[in-house]
Amino acid sequence: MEIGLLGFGTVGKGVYELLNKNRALMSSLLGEELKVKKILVKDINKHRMDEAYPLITDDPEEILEDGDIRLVVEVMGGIEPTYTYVERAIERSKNVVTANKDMISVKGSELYFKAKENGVEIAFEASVGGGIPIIKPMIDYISNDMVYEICGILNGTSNYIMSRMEEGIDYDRALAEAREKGYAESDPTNDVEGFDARRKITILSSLAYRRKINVEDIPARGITDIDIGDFKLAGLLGYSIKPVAVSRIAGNFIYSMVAPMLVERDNFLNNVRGVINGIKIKGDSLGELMFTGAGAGKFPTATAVIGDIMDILKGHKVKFSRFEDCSVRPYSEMETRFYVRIKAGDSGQAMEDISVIFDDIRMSCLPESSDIAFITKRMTEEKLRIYLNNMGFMDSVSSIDKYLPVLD
Ligand SMILES: NC(=O)C1=CN([C@@H]2O[C@H](COP(=O)(O)OP(=O)(O)OC[C@H]3O[C@@H](n4cnc5c(N)ncnc54)[C@H](OP(=O)(O)O)[C@@H]3O)[C@@H](O)[C@H]2O)C=CC1
Ligand SMILES: N[C@@H](CC=O)C(=O)O
Ligand code: NA
Repeated sequence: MEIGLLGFGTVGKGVYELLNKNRALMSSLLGEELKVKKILVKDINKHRMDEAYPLITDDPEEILEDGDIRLVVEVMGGIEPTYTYVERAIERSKNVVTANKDMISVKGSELYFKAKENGVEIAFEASVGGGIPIIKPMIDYISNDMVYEICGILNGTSNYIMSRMEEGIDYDRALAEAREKGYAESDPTNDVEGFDARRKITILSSLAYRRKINVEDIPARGITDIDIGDFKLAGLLGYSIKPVAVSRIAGNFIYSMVAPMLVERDNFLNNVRGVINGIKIKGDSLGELMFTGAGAGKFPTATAVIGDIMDILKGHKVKFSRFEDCSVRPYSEMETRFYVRIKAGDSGQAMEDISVIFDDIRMSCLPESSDIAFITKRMTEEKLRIYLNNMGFMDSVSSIDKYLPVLD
């Protein structure tokens, strides 16, 4: 089987190297050899591995118009020109395997039906959770249950950065490390602002609830305003802070959000550190299912891509009906507890005043600083804002710095 590779960056190289390394194993499992015939890149002049060099092209037609290439692996990223290339590959009856959540979260359904019309498959296991098998279980096994909640850490870069910050490393250094290790997107804004996790929770939620979800309806908050002080304050209260994506279905509403959230020490996500992703799925009949593993990185992601290739070659077919419309609401419209961080003019007085407004709260403060944090009781974000507005009138409070949801 001859394969065309669109993209030869972190994941593309991983796929190429693993296909070579495990050639004999794959041939024995599939009964045929997998061979990369051509590789599309953007910059033909970039230095490449010698062995792959003769396969490199910057002309997509060399792959899209090659009748011998029956499977295209798309690991370029972005929506255009990628979508056009993938659409053309499908129209030429080529199967497609992609790691591209940007494209799948917006165009996944269109591409799926186009693939069906043309008698081919499109598979996208690597688009969520990197190397964790989550898409296939969701489609093949979990979909027979009424899944009502999905919650997890879906971005390796932001989890890596936050884990390093919890160890005392500053944000810029942690981001540089994540880029160096190949975890971050070409524009890491997508990782640190929560956009990447928003695409992934959109894909998982669409599959689980069988609903059409507009990715931009899900509120996304990034990790860029979290500092080492937050980890210390949250730690004193018995929590860590994690980049969480969550969605829950209730009737025809989907409540969803991506945000840094406080997570209790005994929550399964507390031990999900570094580039590892963790996903918890709750279903009516199955109860709770947990998945963990490398959410990004060259070889874990390449493994998911190659898993899809093998699945297609073994004749596995995916079947969906059209998804229903739904309405997406911010998750914070449901009641939750919040972490609130303030700066006090007079710490002792501020703590006293705050406990009058919010009864039944736990507080922490950083030694020799005016930073105070506390966890509220359960309320909606709208209600919290009213409380915070009242706090703004207190002489003992200099500023309200931030609030974050607590994951229950
Ligand atoms: N990195 C990871 O851990 C993971 C990545 N993904 C997804 O996998 C995909 C690839 O990611 P990654 O390998 O990290 O990305 P990279 O930025 O490392 O590589 C992208 C590759 O695509 C090529 N490319 C980009 N645009 C074009 C274009 N317009 N025409 C031709 N070639 C192009 C680049 O060419 P050139 O080499 O010339 O620059 C490069 O070879 C993305 O969708 C990403 O979201 C999914 C899971 C994990
Ligand atoms: N940039 C992404 C890569 C995998 O999807 C991440 O950090 O999770
Ligand atoms: Na995956």
